[in-house]
Formats: sequence, C-alpha cells, structure tokens
Amino acid sequence: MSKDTTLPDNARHTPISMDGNPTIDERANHCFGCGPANPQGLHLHFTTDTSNPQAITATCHFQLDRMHEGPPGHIHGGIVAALLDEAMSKLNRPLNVLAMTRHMEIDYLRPVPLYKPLVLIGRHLSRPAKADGTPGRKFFHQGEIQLPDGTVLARSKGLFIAIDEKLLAAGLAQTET
Ligand SMILES: CCCCCCCC(=O)SCCNC(=O)CCNC(=O)[C@H](O)C(C)(C)COP(=O)(O)OP(=O)(O)OC[C@H]1O[C@@H](n2cnc3c(N)ncnc32)[C@H](O)[C@@H]1OP(=O)(O)O
Repeated sequence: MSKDTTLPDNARHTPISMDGNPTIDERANHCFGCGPANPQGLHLHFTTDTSNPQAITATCHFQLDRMHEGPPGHIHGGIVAALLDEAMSKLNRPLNVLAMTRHMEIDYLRPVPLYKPLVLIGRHLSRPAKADGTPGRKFFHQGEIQLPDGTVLARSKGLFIAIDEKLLAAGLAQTET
C-alpha cells in the first residue's frame, strides 16, 4: 500500500523526508534533540572541540520555556535526560562512530530552571580496548547541564555501543560483528 504524501510531516508516522533511502544526516533532521526539521524538537546546536583527542567535548548554549515544564518553573526530568543523552551522543561523530545509547545514569543535583540561559556539555571519557587490544565498541561519555557560572545542575554517565550504519538505516539497530 502506497503512503499518502499529501499529508504534512507531523500527521504521518514516517515523515515524507524519510521515504526512500534517506541518509543518516537526513534522518537526523528530525532528531528530537537537534533536528532542524522537527517542529516539536529542542533544536539544540552543538560546537565540538577536538583539539585534545583524549578529551573531546560538545557544548550547547540553550534555554527552554514552559513547553518542557515539569516541576513549576523547571525543566521536566525526562527532558533533562534527553538533553544529557543528546550532549553525550554528539561526541560520537567526532569520534567517527555511529553509536546508540545502551545505558545511562543521571544525578539530578538541582532543579533545572526554565527561562534561564544554560550550558549543556558532553565529554568523552573512554573507549576501552577489546581483549586483543583492538579498539572496542563501547564508548563512555559524560554529560552535564550547568548554569553559566559553572554550577552543575545535572550530570550523566553514558555507555554508547557502536552499530552498523546499514542496520540502522534498515531500522534494525544491531551491533558490529
Ligand atoms: C545512531 C544515531 C542516533 C543517535 C541518537 C542519540 C542517542 C540515542 O538516544 S539512541 C536511542 C536510545 N537507545 C536505543 O534505542 C538503543 C537500544 N538498544 C539496542 O539497540 C542495543 O541494546 C544496542 C545496539 C545498543 C546494543 O546491542 P548489543 O550488542 O546486543 O548490546 P549488549 O550485548 O546488550 O551490550 C553491549 C555491551 O555493553 C555492556 N553493558 C550493558 N549494560 C551495561 C552497563 N550498565 N554498564 C556497563 N556495561 C554494560 C554489555 O555487557 C555488553 O558488553 P560485552 O560486549 O563486553 O558483552
């Protein structure tokens, strides 16, 4: 059965731009965290710093409004998790890997305010080698949401697993062999 391409993107399970064989970048256009084409997305824009290959970072300056409210005046905890996940995932591209979140843990240290400029930072921590010494498929990253003065409001640690791009494009996230 062919899809109705006359409907707007937000009325269909599969957006028009994802029909056919979209590239990973085209799919990322609809990413809830950073995709410019997602009208309900967070539209986060990151700057990556790879000057120290041992400590790659991704930084985003952002501010949210009541669309994302949880506790009165503050960001919903699930959105905090999405922000941290996004910051950590942004480290995978400069590391030249396609990877998905396998595990993440979060310390909610302070309520994260709405209507205030905030800083979101991802930091690459490590990529343990396999037993034979070759590069492993596990990437450990850290994420933080900070006030502009550096006060940390929330902190995450995440495990990302490298996956095969062809399997992701097919909608089947599986690991490298
Ligand atoms: C790709 C571009 C999009 C990026 C979007 C931004 C990031 C995201 O939000 S992704 C969306 C959320 N994530 C997902 O949907 C992923 C769903 N999960 C999966 O598809 C799979 O579990 C996948 C592909 C990540 C890993 O699959 P699989 O290889 O079977 O993993 P699995 O064997 O269970 O675990 C991998 C390793 O992690 C280890 N591991 C698992 N949990 C933990 C943990 N808590 N601590 C330490 N290690 C752990 C396992 O022991 C295993 O280690 P080893 O290889 O040494 O045995």
